[in-house]
Amino acid sequence: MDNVFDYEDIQLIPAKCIVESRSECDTSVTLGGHTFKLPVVPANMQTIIDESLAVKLAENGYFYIMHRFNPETRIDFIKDMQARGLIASISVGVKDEEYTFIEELAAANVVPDFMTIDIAHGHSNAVIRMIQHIKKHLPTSFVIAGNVGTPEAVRELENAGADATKVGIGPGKVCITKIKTGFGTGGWQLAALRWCAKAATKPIIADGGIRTNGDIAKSVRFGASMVMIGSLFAGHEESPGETIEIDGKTVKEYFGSASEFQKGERKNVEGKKMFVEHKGSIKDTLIEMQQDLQSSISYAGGNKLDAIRNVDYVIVKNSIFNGDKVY
Ligand SMILES: NC(=O)C1=CN([C@@H]2O[C@H](COP(=O)(O)OP(=O)(O)OC[C@H]3O[C@@H](n4cnc5c(N)ncnc54)[C@H](OP(=O)(O)O)[C@@H]3O)[C@@H](O)[C@H]2O)C=CC1
Ligand SMILES: Nc1nc2c(ncn2[C@@H]2O[C@H](COP(=O)(O)O)[C@@H](O)[C@H]2O)c(=O)[nH]1
Repeated sequence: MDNVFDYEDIQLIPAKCIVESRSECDTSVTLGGHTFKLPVVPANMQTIIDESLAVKLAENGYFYIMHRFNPETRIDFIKDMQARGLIASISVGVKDEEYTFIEELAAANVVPDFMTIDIAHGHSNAVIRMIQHIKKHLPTSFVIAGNVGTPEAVRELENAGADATKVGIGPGKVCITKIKTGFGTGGWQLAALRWCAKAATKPIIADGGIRTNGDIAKSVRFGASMVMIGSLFAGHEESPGETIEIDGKTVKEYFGSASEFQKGERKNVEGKKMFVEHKGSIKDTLIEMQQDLQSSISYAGGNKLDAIRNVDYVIVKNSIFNGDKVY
């Protein structure tokens, strides 16, 4: 692999502006036949999304993926969302009981709009078998499969029937996979995204490592149709993580899906817990993301998201912050 870089190493190069105001720039994206306001989805993790936030996001035109950690609630969740006229988007694993779950959904004619296979090492026969099982029983569900970090994996999952693949092994804020196993795309997630996107014939979701709103535009530039984000969405009023006071400051918990806090035991732990400052309402964060992305589109010289996909860029190793902070 040559040209290895990550988000902080890249600057996109501006092109001549064609809009009079950033508000003219359209950040919407279409995935699985549905159009969403932003190419952004909160991570399907227990401290990031719950049922009530899923409803709020869907009602307001944002994509969401419900996590898979309360498996017994999923059928009612799908029915409830669809009864409200909202998209139903859930996650599944690959263990035996998940095969039965898919068959139960098919038998009851409860068909989620989106199904995400959420596994640490998605380049596996276990995931290929699950894609095929979903496609056999629920052929109209849009299947997102992951996580992967190589073009071979993207091709294999697409060939098995995945409608989109999710790229990112280990770049997450609460991830310790890179430290505990020595493997992953941590530190070069953006280059891995580019590598995978070149092989992809279907949409790619970039997952993990987003630290600033500018990283969303960079993900789109390097091939993402959608960007999955955990830490930037953690700590909001609506976030399910526990709220506590530390040294007079209100903070909320954010823990990894492979942490002992999620698993309830110290076995194959590849995630940790942290506390993030309380950030107010998620609505304000989504609005700011939209404004920043509109600005990115204007710098790209267009008025639609696609304008970002073709801009030039430079690699400026580890230098974009120069010690600066956003606020
Ligand atoms: N994006 C990322 O970088 C990562 C994300 N995660 C998140 O953590 C959660 C738990 O993930 P995961 O452990 O896959 O889910 P599960 O605990 O549900 O494991 C799923 C199945 O895959 C097997 N499995 C897991 N990892 C491997 C591996 N490296 N090689 C072979 N088999 C494996 C498990 O068996 P067994 O446990 O016996 O091995 C189990 O049968 C998910 O939400 C996932 O997204 C976790 C790590 C990295
Ligand atoms: N290695 C691990 N990765 C994890 C774990 N739980 C979630 N994740 C991944 O992180 C992203 C979110 O990344 P962020 O940088 O935006 O915070 C999430 O979507 C998962 O792919 C874990 O326990 N270990």
